[in-house]
Formats: sequence, C-alpha cells, structure tokens
Amino acid sequence: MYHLAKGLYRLATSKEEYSVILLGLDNAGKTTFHEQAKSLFLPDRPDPKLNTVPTVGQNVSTLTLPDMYLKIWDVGGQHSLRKLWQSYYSSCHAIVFIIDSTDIGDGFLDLDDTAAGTSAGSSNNNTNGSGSSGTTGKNNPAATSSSTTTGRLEECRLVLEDVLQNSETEGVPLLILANKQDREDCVEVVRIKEGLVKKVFEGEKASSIRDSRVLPISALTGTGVREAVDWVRSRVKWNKESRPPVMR
Ligand SMILES: Nc1nc2c(ncn2[C@@H]2O[C@H](COP(=O)(O)OP(=O)(O)OP(=O)(O)O)[C@@H](O)[C@H]2O)c(=O)[nH]1
Ligand SMILES: [Mg+2]
Repeated sequence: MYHLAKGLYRLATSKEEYSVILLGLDNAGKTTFHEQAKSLFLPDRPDPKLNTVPTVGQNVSTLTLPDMYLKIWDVGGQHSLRKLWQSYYSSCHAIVFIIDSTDIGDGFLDLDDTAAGTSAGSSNNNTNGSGSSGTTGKNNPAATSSSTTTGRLEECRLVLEDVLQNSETEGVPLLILANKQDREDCVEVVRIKEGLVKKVFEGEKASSIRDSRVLPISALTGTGVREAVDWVRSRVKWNKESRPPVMR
C-alpha cells in the first residue's frame, strides 16, 4: 500500500527534465548567461553573480519552468577544455552556442570566400533568426575588405562545425546566441546569421538538418535571456520523441 501511494504521489508530482549544454569559445559569456538564467528561473531568484572567472570544469543548475525542469550545463570554453564537451552530447536535449559578437571582426569569413570562390548563397537549413532585418552603416557588408581583422571568427566557425559534425549532436536543437549586443563594437545578429552561421550550415550534412535559431542577447544586462530559455523550452519538447526527457 505504501509503495502504491508513493508511486502515485511520484506520478502526480514528477516533471520532465531536459538538459541543455552551453558551448562557445572562452570569454563568450556562457557563465554570465547561466547566472542570468538562474536569477530568472531558480525558485529563490538569486542575484546573478556577474563577476565571473573562466570556468574550469562545469557549473550545473536545474531551472524550474512551469512544465519541465531544465538542467543547464555550463562548461569551460578554453581550448584545452573543449575536448570534454563531447561527453555531454549524447545526453543533452539542446545546445546553446554562445558567440562573443565583439570578437569576430566584421562577422564575415571574407578571406575564406575569396579563396574558395564562393559566396554566402542559399543554404539548406531552417535557421531562422530574429532581430533587425537590415544592416546598418557600421556593419555594412559592402564595407568588408580582406584586410579587416577577423578576431576569433575562424576559430568560432571551426569549433561550431566540430560540434555539429559530431554524430551524437545530430538532430539536436541548436540555439546560437550573439552575445554582448550591449557593446558599441558588436557585430549585429543579422550579420552573424548571414556570415558565420550560413557558412557553417552550408557545410552541414543534409541528413542532420536541425531546428535552429540565432538570437541577439546581452548576458551582462540580461536582455534576451528569457527569450533564449523560452526557445529552448519549446524546442526540446518538439524534439522529445527523438530525445526523450527523464522524469524527475
Ligand atoms: N559587455 C558585455 N560583457 C559580457 C557579456 N557577457 C559576458 N561578458 C563579459 O565577458 C567576460 C567573460 O564572461 P564569462 O561568462 O565568464 O565567459 P565564459 O564563456 O563563461 O568563459 P569560459 O568559462 O572561459 O569559457 C566577463 O568579463 C563578462 O563580464 C555581455 O553581454 N556584454
Ligand atoms: Mg564560464
């Protein structure tokens, strides 16, 4: 009788739990984003700790959303730590890839384009982002020149491609966050979509076309963090047949 009652109680009170991993180069803003998400969605609404230090190892928290628990894995992005990421792939339900929009030059891989003789043409993916639908003078693609410094754009591309090419991430929803949009020197989200993201998706195997989106955020001010969590929430549910949640 006790076991039956316990079982019924568990059934009535349990929720689906999904896991999301935060990836991106070191200094991209993963831990800052994680802090803001915790302050919005942990039951005790803690103040975000914004004086972060580089992550070695992992920070984990479980956000409480109305219809699920969302477990966040915030891992270190330093070069030597990236090989550890793959151990999370098979159990994650979504990937959030965070980009420092102030450390990617002008946002276009123009040297690569010139060498390969390609342009950012139509790509075979369903990436659809939000944000402004035009470019400003400050980020006008026409102003691109091969002498423009590209920051860590190429590194970012290679790392993102490596994540997407791993068979264990196939079909997993991907949210790309163009972070640090509060800064004057940031590259706009539309440009990141048209440059880096389009390029990466052009290389993706047709079989692994995934649900994806690019959103602008400022992890430091918290702008866009709620929308990012909302997107992940809806997509892990849509994808639950491929990657079922655990009950908790
Ligand atoms: N201006 C601005 N600075 C930010 C933003 N997000 C993060 N930063 C700063 O960027 C630096 C790195 O942030 P972290 O969150 O520690 O970066 P990380 O991706 O966790 O770095 P690793 O743990 O080394 O992989 C810190 O100085 C943050 O304050 C943002 O949206 N705007
Ligand atoms: Mg960190």
